[in-house]
Amino acid sequence: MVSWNQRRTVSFNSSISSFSSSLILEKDGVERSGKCRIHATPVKAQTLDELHSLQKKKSAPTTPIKSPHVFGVAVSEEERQKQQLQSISASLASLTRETGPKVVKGDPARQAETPKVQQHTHHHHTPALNISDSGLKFTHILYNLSPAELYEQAIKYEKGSFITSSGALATLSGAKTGRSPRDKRVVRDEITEEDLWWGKGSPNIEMDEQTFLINRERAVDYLCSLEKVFVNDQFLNWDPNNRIKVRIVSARAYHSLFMHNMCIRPTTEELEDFGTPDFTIYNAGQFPCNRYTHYMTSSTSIDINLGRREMVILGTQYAGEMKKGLFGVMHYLMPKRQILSLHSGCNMGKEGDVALFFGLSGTGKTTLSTDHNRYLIGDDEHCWSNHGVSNIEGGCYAKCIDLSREKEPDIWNAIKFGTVMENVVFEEHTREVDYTDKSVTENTRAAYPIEYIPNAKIPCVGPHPKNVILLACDAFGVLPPVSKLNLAQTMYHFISGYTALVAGTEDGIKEPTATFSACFGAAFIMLHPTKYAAMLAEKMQKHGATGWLVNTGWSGGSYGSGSRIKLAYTRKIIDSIHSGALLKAEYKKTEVFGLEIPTELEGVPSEILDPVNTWPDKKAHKDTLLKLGGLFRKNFEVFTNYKIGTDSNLTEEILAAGPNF
Ligand SMILES: Nc1ncnc2c1ncn2[C@@H]1O[C@H](COP(=O)(O)OP(=O)(O)OP(=O)(O)O)[C@@H](O)[C@H]1O
Ligand SMILES: O=C([O-])CC(=O)C(=O)O
Ligand SMILES: [Ca+2]
Ligand SMILES: [Mn+2]
Repeated sequence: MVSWNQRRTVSFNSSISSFSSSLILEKDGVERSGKCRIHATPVKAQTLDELHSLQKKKSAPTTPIKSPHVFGVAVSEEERQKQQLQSISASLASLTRETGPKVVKGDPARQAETPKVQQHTHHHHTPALNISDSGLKFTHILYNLSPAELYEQAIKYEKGSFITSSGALATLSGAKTGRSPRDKRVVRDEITEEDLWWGKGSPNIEMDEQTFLINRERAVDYLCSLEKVFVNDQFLNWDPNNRIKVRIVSARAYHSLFMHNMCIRPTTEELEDFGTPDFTIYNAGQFPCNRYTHYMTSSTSIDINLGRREMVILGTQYAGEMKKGLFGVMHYLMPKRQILSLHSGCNMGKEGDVALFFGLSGTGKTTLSTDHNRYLIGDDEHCWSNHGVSNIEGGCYAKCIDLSREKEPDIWNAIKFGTVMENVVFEEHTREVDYTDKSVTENTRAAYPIEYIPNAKIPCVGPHPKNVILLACDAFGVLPPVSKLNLAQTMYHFISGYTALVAGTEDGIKEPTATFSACFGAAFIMLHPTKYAAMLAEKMQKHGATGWLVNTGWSGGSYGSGSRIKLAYTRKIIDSIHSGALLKAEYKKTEVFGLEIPTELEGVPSEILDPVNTWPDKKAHKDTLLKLGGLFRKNFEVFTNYKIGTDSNLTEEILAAGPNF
């Protein structure tokens, strides 16, 4: 008969059979290996508290800390910590009380009592008898926490946070599962009055400085009323000469981890020298704005003040607001330095050939720039300077509705520990994500650091682009799968910024609606679209880049009768653009849009290259084509009075590059 002890020995042994010498536990608790006898060393702790204190060791930086210098004088570590807290306190200062909160680093749950440290208050002047309860409390700062620490915070304190079977952190963004462009406000002052695009068609809905300060105070008071806030100090833009320091103050671990993934992560050394941020976000998203406040039309407000270099978020927890809010800021700051900011993906071939992928939400920037055969520079936001391209961000934000391992393996594999998953549905017990489930929203997302993509190009910079690919998801099904564009056509389609998705499938809406969004990102641009267009034209001309229009949408009919072009075909099309093969193809011109389309392309059935072939009903095709042409024409009317750059010939050519019928 096999005794209990023997049986246990057997199973224990087999589970570690890969070890060279197996350990055998015997009744006396002494471990005996095959070769020698080891007596178990008693644990170096007298109490359980002591034992737990052994578990964590103080983390050491990877390279020795240099002692920071202020005006040439070495600063002690203690002094540096103090300066950092002072800077954070200043960020969180109430502008009416003119003092910052008392801040202290660390998780309040781990501190037994209120610290007796000196006050890190930030004084503009000594307030006269300005005592308030908020002045008596400490706000704990969770500063640049690691993903592991943020997971713990999220799971412990934020309802709706779970670890999925692949190790990602599943979260809920609350009532808002997408951006709220109608609730965006931009402060209109003497400077922005002149510089920015205002009025009809502009995404910049004005607010005045005073109202901004009211919302700022509301956000700051909310944040300071909390026991703890998260502070991220990070960078934007991989171009070292044009790097921007950003600080994000938020109330949720979800927001902190999202920005940790999406912005560029500083090294320990870079963090020591961080100093004062160039731009600060106050994310008080759980707290609404006050609808009695001037300019407010809902309980959500996303306010940008370029003069103060601040952004306030009230009444939405959708994390994309932070990412795209900062993108707006870059759309202002970069063109001032003659650098073009782009809502595009970007990748590079083994030979150094760079491609840009423009397109509105859901057209394929992330999907197509994530290409196993090429280096990923970035999936969504870039700069094009005189030195080439650079990614603004440090992470990717992929749509994950209907994500499949087979079609998008690199994105699938990036969804692991550290990745934030928004609004996905998972199986209760196994925590297996069901990517097809739209119960919370269709806009399910994964945010992961760019290095989670195996062939990411770090640092995320590259030479001047060779190909500029404009993506449109045409649910009307009349745009060809690929067309070669001349410069004027490229500019025409860039300014138009067309896509047509099918909105609200549940509502039974079968008719696609055309969306035109200038520069493929009208929601984020700050200047008039023609300013960006002129810069793009100048750069494409100078560097000899070729423009392409790729329809990632419908074929064989509009939404309802046709179907979406197979991703495998789109990938073949993109491959032939990258390889240069498509440039050498034979072309013919289409009706109405006057697009040059190839007659043959390796790996793609020739008949689908001209949409008319795929439509069973030729009259329906013609009607739809004319309908879309009309929509393009109507949309472009507002641009006909503008000059693009200094070249008046180009302006004429662009106007003539639209549909002709
Ligand atoms: N032929 C196709 N080409 C590209 N994408 C396709 C195609 N067919 C289906 N898709 C799907 O369309 C979606 C494209 O979304 P993607 O995340 O690339 O959008 P995006 O342009 O990056 O938008 P955003 O700016 O909102 O992040 C993916 O879910 C992808 O699987
Ligand atoms: O910002 C977002 O929510 C997602 C995105 O990338 C876009 O819409 O362009
Ligand atoms: Ca994307
Ligand atoms: Mn985007």
